[in-house]
Amino acid sequence: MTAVEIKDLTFAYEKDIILENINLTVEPLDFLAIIGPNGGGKSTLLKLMLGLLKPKSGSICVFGDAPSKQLSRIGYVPQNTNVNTDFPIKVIEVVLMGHVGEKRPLFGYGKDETACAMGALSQVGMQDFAQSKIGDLSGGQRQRVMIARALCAHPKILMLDEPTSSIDIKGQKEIYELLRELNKSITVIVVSHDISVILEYANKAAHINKRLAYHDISNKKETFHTHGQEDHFCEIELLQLLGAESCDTCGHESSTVWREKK
Ligand SMILES: Nc1ncnc2c1ncn2[C@@H]1O[C@H](COP(=O)(O)OP(=O)(O)OP(=O)(O)O)[C@@H](O)[C@H]1O
Repeated sequence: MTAVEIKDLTFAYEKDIILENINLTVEPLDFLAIIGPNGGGKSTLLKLMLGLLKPKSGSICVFGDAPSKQLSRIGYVPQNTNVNTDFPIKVIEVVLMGHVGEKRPLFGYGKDETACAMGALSQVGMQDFAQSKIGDLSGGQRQRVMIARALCAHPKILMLDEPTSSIDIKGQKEIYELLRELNKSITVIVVSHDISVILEYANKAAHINKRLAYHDISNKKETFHTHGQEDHFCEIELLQLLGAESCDTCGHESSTVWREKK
């Protein structure tokens, strides 16, 4: 069964059409990158997949059902997760919040939930920080904790909105390596501005700017290449697909070296 199936979807907040005639299929264990310009509708599409917004027309199914009926199978890491870093809350407590609707925090969490939260922290390599204050962590570590929180409910799909914004380059790579690892058992959908990084990890890319241009990029050797010694990533094929003539940043002065598929 397909993980996400979107057919002829159109969406408007008020009168302005934000997404038009979107068709998209996400198979289990795909790693889909949703890219595109500011205001193009990326976050809106994610919210539609989460059932937080309803299409104006067309349909959207998650594992063959309405998104709102499949929430337990979706892990969501929102954009700029708003954790008050001054608030003295521990990492384990943040992760436990991922047990939505299972037990009211007022009555505390049971052993099972705590064990599950610790398991999720191990999955993201943060088990040693369980008792640390969330405010004492780096941006990258904090994002790992947010991913652990989303993993608490054992989702089949993990959706992340700009997971590496405001994280340094090393931290960004670590997050994507983590997502690559998680992708062995979970479908991953990531909204990102960072084309060059995300395309290294994704097997599908959807470029959203009101309309959707979809690309299967699973064969990276044939899809993307680098130039010269500096391993500069060239997005020329993507630019061509989107209607641009050439890659401004690299020109064609240096020899082309195909990037091996990882
Ligand atoms: N709640 C809302 N009410 C009305 N308009 C909205 C609302 N949320 C977003 N929009 C508008 O919808 C359009 C798409 O926004 P969206 O956040 O989906 O884009 P995006 O591609 O995720 O942008 P960014 O990369 O800047 O996060 C924008 O023009 C935005 O102003």
